[in-house]
Amino acid sequence: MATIVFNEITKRYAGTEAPAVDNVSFEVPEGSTCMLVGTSGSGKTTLLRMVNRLIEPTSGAILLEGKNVLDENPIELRRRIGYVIQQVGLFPHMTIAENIRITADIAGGWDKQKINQRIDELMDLVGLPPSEYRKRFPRQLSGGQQQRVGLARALATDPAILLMDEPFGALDAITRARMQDELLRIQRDVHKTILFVSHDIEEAFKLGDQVAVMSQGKLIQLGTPVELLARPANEFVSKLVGADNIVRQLQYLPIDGTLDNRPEAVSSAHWGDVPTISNQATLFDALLKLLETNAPALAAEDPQSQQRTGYVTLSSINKEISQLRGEQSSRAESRI
Ligand SMILES: Nc1ncnc2c1ncn2[C@@H]1O[C@H](COP(=O)(O)OP(=O)(O)OP(=O)(O)O)[C@@H](O)[C@H]1O
Repeated sequence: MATIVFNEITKRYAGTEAPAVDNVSFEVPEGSTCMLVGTSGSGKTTLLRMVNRLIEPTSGAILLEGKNVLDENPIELRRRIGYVIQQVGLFPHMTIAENIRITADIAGGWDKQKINQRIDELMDLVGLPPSEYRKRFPRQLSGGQQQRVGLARALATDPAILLMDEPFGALDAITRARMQDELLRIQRDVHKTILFVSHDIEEAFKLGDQVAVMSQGKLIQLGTPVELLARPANEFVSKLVGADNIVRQLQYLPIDGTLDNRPEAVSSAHWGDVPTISNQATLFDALLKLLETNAPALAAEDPQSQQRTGYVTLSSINKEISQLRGEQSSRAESRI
């Protein structure tokens, strides 16, 4: 059970008044990705680094597999937890294979043949074919490729938990998107429990099963991207996640809230003819398909059973967005 449990965790640095992390409690379920977002200095890195004991908490507990990390040997603990940061820190005089091997060697318990096989597997996994890249040196790789080696190295001992602190922050937008896709693909295969600090809300929404929003050391809201967009806890979260950004709402909100059973746009004679769309699609997918097909409505279908669950039309999408905006502005008014 590689669940990470934060239990009333607080960190006060010596000589500072306000705590860097202030009584934070939440869980990252096994095999899921939790993104930590928030303004600069809100305590994200401090929280992350308390998991592998690079920083010690002032009070509270962090439990892994039900055990308090403070009861474990920090070196052993770090061998079981992958850690990826922005500054990859590869050894310049070692080849890529040797750079990956060194982590596996440190962790111990692997024979030579197994380690060699593992290096090849990892290089394939992060999209660096071993035949081409095994013998190269870090200076012969691009920044994005070095970042991939950093990820391969963190995965070398097959840790159940990965801590990632802005690992793609220094990459250009295209390489960053590629690395994010790579991580999603890897995660579909290997199901690590991932805690990931990001400054990029698009990245947080793309990668996160859950997003934890922090401000001034406190956990302000924890939720799925859809929950944060549809029901931000306060103005700060709303601004941070861009809850009033219509494009983002369309991109992330699922169509299941908009379904109409008998849209006027479809005459009863044409019920069977309208194009179909998965009922797990987003409003944006539906909008595109409505525009592309020029159809008055789309029939939403369960992809497994192929049963129709309702219809989406331009007016049902509009109604959903207007309703959300109405809810958000009345929430904002009630706070004034
Ligand atoms: N070693 C330290 N000693 C004293 N204060 C520290 C130390 N490290 C961090 N802090 C303070 O703790 C607070 C939280 O810092 P932290 O690095 O965890 O925030 P963050 O959310 O990761 O920030 P950023 O997004 O800018 O990286 C900040 O106010 C910071 O100045």
